[in-house]
Amino acid sequence: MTLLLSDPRVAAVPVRDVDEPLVTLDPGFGPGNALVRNELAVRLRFAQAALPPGIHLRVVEGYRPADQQRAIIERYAAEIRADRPGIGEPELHVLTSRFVAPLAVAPHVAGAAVDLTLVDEAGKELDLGTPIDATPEQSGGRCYFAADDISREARANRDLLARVLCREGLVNYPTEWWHYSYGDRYWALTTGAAAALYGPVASPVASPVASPAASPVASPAVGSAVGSVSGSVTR
Ligand SMILES: C[C@@H](N)C(=O)N[C@H](C)C(=O)O
Ligand SMILES: [Zn+2]
Repeated sequence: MTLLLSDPRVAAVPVRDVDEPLVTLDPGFGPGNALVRNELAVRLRFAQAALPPGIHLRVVEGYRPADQQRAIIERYAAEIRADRPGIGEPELHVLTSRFVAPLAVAPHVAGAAVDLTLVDEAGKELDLGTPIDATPEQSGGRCYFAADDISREARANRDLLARVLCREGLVNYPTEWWHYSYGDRYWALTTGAAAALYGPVASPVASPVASPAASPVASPAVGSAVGSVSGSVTR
């Protein structure tokens, strides 16, 4: 059965925040300048290096401030309520979490998640079956990673994405083929780790460039500095 982010076992996972900085992903991952925890950025680099020639990861979102998370929750919950008048709060909470995480356990708010896809050499998105962020209702359930009513090409591309990311220790959220995380509570529960590595990060604020190589981003959040990821991808 699908483990949802609203499952109480996710919130029960302790967080022992390792106080790791947020870093800006380099432009090779797309123009979004996504911020993620340093270790996640390093793992994404290894995953990128494992892809066949001519195929690249395109990250569309990483760290997400809490107020944005809240706004997505409210918007999607309103859509569900409109479809199902009279729905009770517990059921609404569960159904909402198929598409957006409850704030307390939100992996993007911890800088521990990315929404991403595959692109070709020209930057054109490969077929993964649905657009990123298609809800279960909009996609007729084809947003689920394991959906069987997608093309063979889309299936192969989802499997390729999963192969390179899971080998680097990331976990997929099964209701969204595009969402992978590392170090958050959902990751800890599904991998058997004793605790999550990352808790929520307060909204970063603009700050000077940290080093000549660093992108001009943002400054620390709850005990976190911000920098840029660097280094080779050899192991
Ligand atoms: C809203 C969607 N892009 C997303 O990020 N969903 C996951 C489950 C989340 O909110 O962490
Ligand atoms: Zn996501």
